[in-house]
Amino acid sequence: MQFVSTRGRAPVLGFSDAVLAGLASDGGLYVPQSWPQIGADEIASFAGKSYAEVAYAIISRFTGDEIAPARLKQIIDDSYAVFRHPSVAPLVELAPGQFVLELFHGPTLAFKDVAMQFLSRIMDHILAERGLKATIVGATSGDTGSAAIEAFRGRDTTDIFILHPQGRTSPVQRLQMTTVLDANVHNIALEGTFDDCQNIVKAMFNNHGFRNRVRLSGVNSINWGRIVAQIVYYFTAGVSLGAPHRPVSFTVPTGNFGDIFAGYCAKAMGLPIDRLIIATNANDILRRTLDTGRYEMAGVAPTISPSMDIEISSNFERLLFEAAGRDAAAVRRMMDGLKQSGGFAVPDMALQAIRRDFAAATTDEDATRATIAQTLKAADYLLDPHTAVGLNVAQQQPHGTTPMITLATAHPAKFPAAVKAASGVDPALPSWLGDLYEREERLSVLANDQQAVEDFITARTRAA
Ligand SMILES: Cc1ncc(COP(=O)(O)O)c(C=O)c1O
Ligand SMILES: N[C@@H](CCOP(=O)(O)O)C(=O)O
Repeated sequence: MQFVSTRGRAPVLGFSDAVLAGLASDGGLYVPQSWPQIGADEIASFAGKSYAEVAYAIISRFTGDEIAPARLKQIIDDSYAVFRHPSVAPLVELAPGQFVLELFHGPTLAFKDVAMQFLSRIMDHILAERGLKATIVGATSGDTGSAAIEAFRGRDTTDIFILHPQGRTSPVQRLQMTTVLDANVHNIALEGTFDDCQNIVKAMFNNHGFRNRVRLSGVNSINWGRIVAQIVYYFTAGVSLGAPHRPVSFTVPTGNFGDIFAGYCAKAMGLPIDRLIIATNANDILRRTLDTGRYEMAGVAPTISPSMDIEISSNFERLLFEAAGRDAAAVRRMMDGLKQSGGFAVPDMALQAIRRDFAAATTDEDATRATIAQTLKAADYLLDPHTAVGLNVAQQQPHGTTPMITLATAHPAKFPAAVKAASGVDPALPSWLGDLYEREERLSVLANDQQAVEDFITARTRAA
């Protein structure tokens, strides 16, 4: 399996090199050259298989012969052994035809663990085989960072530098990152927004001298190694509800578009998905784009679902590439427009293709709080604010004939203040995080300045 850049000017790479590259050298994102197909019989055969077995069936389609089957199986088994639910990603029915897919049973209580546990092990394997060390960077609005730090802590092959927007994560999210004191972990609180963090990460990838000197790699969903692992739970959830014989629909709380793009990939590979619904909070650039055909930045507002406070939705570029018929020149034009004027028009043909596969809707702060309160009352189920955005949007949809699955992307205990204000319930952290507030913190505050971040990394990485 080979991977091509959405901007068409970077080398075509195999799986291992695409994972180590993170972002393509032309600034684009890697996507598979073609979509591997999983036939109806094979999808049906997933019923009754463990999560790790299904993960192997899907991920091995992308690794080809680059990773020996026994080694890949071991990496996948180890990745999902750390989850605290035997199904890894269980489905819960809240009302007839309305389900949530719980993706928060990993070590840091958010869906990011599902991919990050795999990514850290596969990267470690590739680097160790090549006798290399790498510098890992990531931008986070709270969840990617904690999952990445937990997954990469203590590894000899990597130093990890995570940029979070100072003061814009929940306290639990911050502490999950800053109380990890392993020598290879470095937390940067940036004076800016998540988009500023992500811009600096991308700019460091585009600074080829720096990139090569520190052997830069990334853990955001711009890295194909993240998306590939997120495709798996669409299949396991779909099969639990009758796929391939019955189509299913998904509503996905969306920010950087990685999670819902994994659903698009599952569909392209053969999973019968009826509707894919983008759920946004007040930062609704994606909903506006689907409505108007213009991607137009308007400024980020802080919300009670902070992990979705994002305006530069990186993986939307992967969708634009697909929807524009894999026309890399068209993608370059759109991305140039975004960089130069903060917006671009989606060409008509691409917009129509996007609207065929996706719908989008927004939930405001009051409706998010009301959804938390009502779901507790009606179903005795406590939602986190991100999942509440998703569920509210799912409930806004016309009643279809297919089951609707909302992705439950985080545990409510990550956002105790917002959950308590909405429901009166103070969600308890699990036992392994019980003393989180007492742990020692380590972080460095840096200005929103690429050079300052590069200097910080250069002084600390072991990969240079
Ligand atoms: C809890 C939670 N929900 C939803 C999202 C949005 O997911 P994505 O960025 O893949 O669209 C995030 C952040 O990515 C998150 O942390
Ligand atoms: N919400 C994310 C933002 C980064 O998303 P990613 O999936 O591209 O890593 C976070 O919690 O950090």
